[in-house]
Amino acid sequence: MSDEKILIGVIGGSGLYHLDNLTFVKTVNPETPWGHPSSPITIASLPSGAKIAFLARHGVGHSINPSAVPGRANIAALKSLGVRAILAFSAVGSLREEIAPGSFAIPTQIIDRTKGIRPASFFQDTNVVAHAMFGDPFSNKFVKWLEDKVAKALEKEGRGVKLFTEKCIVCMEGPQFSTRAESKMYRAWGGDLINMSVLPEAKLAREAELSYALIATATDYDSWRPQSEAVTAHEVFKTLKANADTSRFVAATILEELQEAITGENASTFLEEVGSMKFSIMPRSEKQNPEDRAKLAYILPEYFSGEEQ
Ligand SMILES: CSC[C@H]1O[C@H](OP(=O)(O)O)[C@H](O)[C@@H]1O
Ligand SMILES: Nc1ncnc2[nH]cnc12
Repeated sequence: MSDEKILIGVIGGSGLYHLDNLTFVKTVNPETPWGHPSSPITIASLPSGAKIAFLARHGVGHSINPSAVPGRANIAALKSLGVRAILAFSAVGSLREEIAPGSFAIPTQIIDRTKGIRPASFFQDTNVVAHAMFGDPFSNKFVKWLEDKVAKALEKEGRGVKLFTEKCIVCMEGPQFSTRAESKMYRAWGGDLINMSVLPEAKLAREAELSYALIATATDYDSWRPQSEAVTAHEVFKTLKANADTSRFVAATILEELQEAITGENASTFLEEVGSMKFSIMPRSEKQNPEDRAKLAYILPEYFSGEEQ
């Protein structure tokens, strides 16, 4: 591996297991203190020659269920390559009539309905305490930038895919889908979309000071519509391929500009998470364990690689 930093990470979800419309360079499989990522990471090059890193969240053969995705290894592995911004894709259910299957959405809020069985913090099982800011779970500036670029890319594609913005996504545990009662409850709570994987991914990206945004691709109406069948995996598969094709088109269209945005003169305002953990790590109340510090230095070298402070 050369020292060249790869600044953009793309995480593909159900149906999006590769970005084969970009030029393949190689695969890498970093071992992190939290183990290996879901699958070897593909390094691909953009027309300008800049490289991006692509990771299939459930493994290339979709063999990892949502509760078992190694979120910490995935985020840590991407950060170890130099990644600063993660563009994640996810197949989601729609909780709103207007968000028809085949639509794309960029959420700005999350409701957590995972069940505490997924390791959700790099600080878990260490004696270092940190409380990351998470009021805005996605990176505001990245999201705003993305809304405009994705809208233009969808227009360019010309298949009539609609884009919805400022939506709230519910992240449930799974692997079973929701009951009709739950689906209706999520609507009453203000949920617009539902998936099983935006958490803890978004939380871990925040702890690692990475910018993170999600492109949610609707595959079904979940189970809230009284006259319709409740969602099944079969239903989801019907839209998965078309959504994946459009996702690849969107990625290829916007990644070059994203590379420019995060290397250009306004990069520091764009990458607003850098430095954010400084005020989240609690001043030491107990002696920090050197092994914990070494582990945490893998994702936050600025705070943990030096002598204990
Ligand atoms: C195949 S339906 C349920 C499955 O699809 C979504 O995966 P991803 O977010 O990785 O695209 C959802 O979150 C569930 O994991
Ligand atoms: N209805 C649904 N519920 C949870 N995750 C999903 N992914 C795609 N559709 C979904």
